[in-house]
Amino acid sequence: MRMHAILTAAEMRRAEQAVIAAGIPEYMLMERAGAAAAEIIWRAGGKRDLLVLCGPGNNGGDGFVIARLLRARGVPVRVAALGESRTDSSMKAREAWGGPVEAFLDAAPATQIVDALFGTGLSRGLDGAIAAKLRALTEQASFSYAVDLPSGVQTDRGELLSDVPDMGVCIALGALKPAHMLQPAAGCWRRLVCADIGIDASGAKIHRLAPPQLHPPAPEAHKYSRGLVAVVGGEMAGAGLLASQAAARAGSGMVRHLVQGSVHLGPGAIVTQQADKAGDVARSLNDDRFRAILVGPGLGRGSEASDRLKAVLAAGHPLVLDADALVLLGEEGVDAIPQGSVLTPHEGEFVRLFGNLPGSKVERALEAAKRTRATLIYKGSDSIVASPDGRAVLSPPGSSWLSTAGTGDVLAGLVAARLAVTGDGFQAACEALWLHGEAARRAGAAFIADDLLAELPAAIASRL
Ligand SMILES: NC(=O)C1=CN([C@@H]2O[C@H](COP(=O)(O)OP(=O)(O)OC[C@H]3O[C@@H](n4cnc5c(N)ncnc54)[C@H](O)[C@@H]3O)[C@@H](O)[C@H]2O)[C@@H](O)CC1
Ligand SMILES: [K+]
Repeated sequence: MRMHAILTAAEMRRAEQAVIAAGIPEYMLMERAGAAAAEIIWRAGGKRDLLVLCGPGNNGGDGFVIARLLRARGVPVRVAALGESRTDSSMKAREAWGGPVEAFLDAAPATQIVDALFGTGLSRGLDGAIAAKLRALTEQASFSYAVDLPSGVQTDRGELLSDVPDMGVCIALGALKPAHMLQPAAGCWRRLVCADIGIDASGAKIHRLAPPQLHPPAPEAHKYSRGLVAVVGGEMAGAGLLASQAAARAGSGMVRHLVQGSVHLGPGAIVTQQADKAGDVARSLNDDRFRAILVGPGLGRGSEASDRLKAVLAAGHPLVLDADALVLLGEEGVDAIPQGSVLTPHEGEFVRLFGNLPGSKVERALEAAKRTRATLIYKGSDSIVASPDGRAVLSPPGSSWLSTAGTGDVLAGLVAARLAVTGDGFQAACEALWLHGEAARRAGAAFIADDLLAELPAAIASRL
């Protein structure tokens, strides 16, 4: 499966410059972009009447190319512009269109609308009257398309700098940009398409989460060779049990669930072991067959929990740190986190651990990974996997039904299992995040966290 590269606005400009330096004029790139977008619009909307809204820069230039090419296919096309075209290529594209250009604020509605006002060059929000007119025209249209990005979306951070209407299709040009994955921007369209225009994005450090290639156990595999996982629970056994079951179903050979107090019965496949005191935890973990230890779900936040966590940190095994473990580490300080761990904070836990870091969510995730020398899954509706070596993977918006208790425990269990199988924190985090999203997609609507467990075998089977 092809990994989709994600380029920031500056990286996109550099990639464009490299193509130009290799002898392809900028205007040819604009023609390619316009042709790719026109094809997508043609397939979706056919000969329905179309209004193209063009801004002053190269995004507007793309719009003029789209208008010209669809007119040539017999589509009734009108163009409305925000004043003059201000770049060489967009002036050329406007000249090639050669047809009438209406004033943007006076434009009448159409069945199809193309937003080619601003793309990666957006530097501030749209003026109020312009944003209001764009919303009105979009809402009156049956088909709407954003060229590269909806106007008003900040390319690198995914913020909305002004009001952005819901678009039908967003046509990313050349490569995806962070805003195509980050919220709230990524919630501004129903469908995202990336048009290839011959930009070389092979050096990209950021990619879109791709379906993983998984493997069945080797013929000679046994439960220990497949990876022994421990889930160190605490006060609330349910969370640890969810995580244990996810770990057991996601490829590890065996899961031991260390519980506090009376032994909580779960599926027979999970080995539940009573470990009341930190010393019991330390003794249980003194086994070099462990390939991954998960601590956090249901751990608790009191002094006993803190002692249990310390026993886990001292055990020297690869760690997945989640939930209460992250809260406790927020008090201890991130220096206590062993290098090479995988951390799975949501927004609140992230801020407790790292404070209010500057920059986009991607930059914050990468900075946190660098500081801790750990892999991070910075969770949310736009989850990010960040590696200390600077790689990041961005997940497209998943099922909003995941916003229910226990789904984080399932994810943490998945990470532990994949860490035990692969021995690679970054790969484990990516595989787990994909499996989690896929299980949710298969579970449909109104599921509870336990339902995700039943979907895991099919999710895994689909990637073997
Ligand atoms: N980078 C590439 O490889 C390619 C880029 N292309 C297009 O070029 C776009 C980028 O073009 P530009 O850099 O010219 O930028 P835009 O066309 O996005 O914006 C043009 C200019 O508008 C002004 N502006 C920004 N925000 C404004 C606001 N809120 N109100 C009023 N004026 C504002 C700025 O001076 C900005 O430079 C891309 O999004 C894409 O559509 C394509 O033509 C082909 C290849
Ligand atoms: K646009």
